Amino acid sequence: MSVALYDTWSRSLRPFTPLQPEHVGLYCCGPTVYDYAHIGNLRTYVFEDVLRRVLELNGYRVRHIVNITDVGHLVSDADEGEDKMEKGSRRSGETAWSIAQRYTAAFQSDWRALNLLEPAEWPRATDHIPEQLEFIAALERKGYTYRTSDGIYFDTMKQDDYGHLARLERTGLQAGKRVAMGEKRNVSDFALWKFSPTDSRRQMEWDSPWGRGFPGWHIECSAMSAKHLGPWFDIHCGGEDHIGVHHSNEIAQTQACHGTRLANFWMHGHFLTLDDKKMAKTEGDFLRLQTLIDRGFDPLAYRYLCLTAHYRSTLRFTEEAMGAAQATLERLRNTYASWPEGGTAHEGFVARFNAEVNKDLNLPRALAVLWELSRSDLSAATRRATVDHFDAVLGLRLCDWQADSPEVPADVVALLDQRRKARAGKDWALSDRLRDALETLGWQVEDSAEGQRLRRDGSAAKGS
Ligand SMILES: Nc1ncnc2c1ncn2[C@@H]1O[C@H](COP(=O)(O)OP(=O)(O)OP(=O)(O)O)[C@@H](O)[C@H]1O
Ligand SMILES: [Zn+2]
Repeated sequence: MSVALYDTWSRSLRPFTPLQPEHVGLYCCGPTVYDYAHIGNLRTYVFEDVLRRVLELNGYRVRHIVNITDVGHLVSDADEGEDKMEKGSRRSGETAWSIAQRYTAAFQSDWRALNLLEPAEWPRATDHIPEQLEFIAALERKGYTYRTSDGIYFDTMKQDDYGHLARLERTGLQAGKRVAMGEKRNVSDFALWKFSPTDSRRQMEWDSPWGRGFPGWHIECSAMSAKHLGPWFDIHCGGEDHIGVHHSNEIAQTQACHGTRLANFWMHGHFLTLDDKKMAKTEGDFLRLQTLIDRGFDPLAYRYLCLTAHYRSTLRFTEEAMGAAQATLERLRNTYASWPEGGTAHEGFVARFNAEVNKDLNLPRALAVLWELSRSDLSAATRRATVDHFDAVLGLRLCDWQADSPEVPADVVALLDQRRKARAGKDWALSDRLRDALETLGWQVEDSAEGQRLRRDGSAAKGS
């Protein structure tokens, strides 16, 4: 089998070959833990999880690193404004340290609810201050830095190909007339170390050879990826918003320090949008995974929704699309659960599925193969064994969906969906009427933290 992946660096689909046989180093920019993650952020992590699963399907052992940004990510990409952590602290009255702890735990809980595979490490920026200081010192020794009254900056004009990842034009990078430059020499220069204000103390600050302060955002990823994967590894991922600034700057630093562009492949997930705008924490009304759960959706239905769009196309979120994903997942679970174990995966379908996922993670096409299999006249046991193979990539936990009852008919699924919507809208009277209707058809419904659980009269409950 061979895998082809779209590389943002070359703007092309390239056959994937690991730098070391059978091993893949994968670094994914993690969350800034000043608030809950929104489902846009989580879309990017689902894409990265699918990438990892596809690599594992091809026999690679993946060392997956996801950092936790708990200091230094400023409100503005131009290195102005506040640190998001300190801002979060003032908003809630909690310390920046306890905010970081709380939102890291919340993020990891979303991670597990979406059945994302556990990374090898979750390195935190605040646990890697010595590595970042050493990195900045090396850049200083090589002549890439300069000092202003508020920090130590990287001089991007020292590199001929600065911004190649984003195809930035050098002319566009010269000191803009309208961009607030402060004392920066070039508009694209960025902070490596920021000094604490002289008149007040920050909650997160450290001594350094240049003065007390805190690291800039980009340096953490260059320093932590080098520590955990080495300065030249296989794949670096993030959302498409990182191409222009964060990843361009990671590359500039690492090229200056180690002479590499960090990763052989650069891959970027496209946005999830709401009302045609990028979902963003700064937009205020973002949706969390918990919001979806409170509205009666299963987190894995959100995962299913992500799989229906290619990672390099925008996914427009709507409640209707989410409802359709939930209904489809329920249909898949119930159909799967009605098939007996003991079969052998069908080679032809396995080969077709693998070919789709190996072609730059074409999950929408891979799902089409799954539904074709489901409707095929292959034996039910064969279909089940084949879907088990698919689910190693899809990550929908289908085999946890134990059935001890026959397939749930479509009208029951439809009633269940209406009842979920009624409950989300707090229409308890309608919810009760729908429960009665289900009972008339011979199905008991119970409400649990994971949603409605369905039971055929006289059998054990199953989730829905
Ligand atoms: N709407 C979105 N759709 C898909 N991925 C996104 C979206 N917004 C951010 N991401 C990605 O989510 C990951 C985590 O981002 P991070 O926590 O740094 O976001 P943030 O900058 O704090 O939040 P925001 O951009 O929402 O204000 C990154 O890979 C980022 O590119
Ligand atoms: Zn990063």
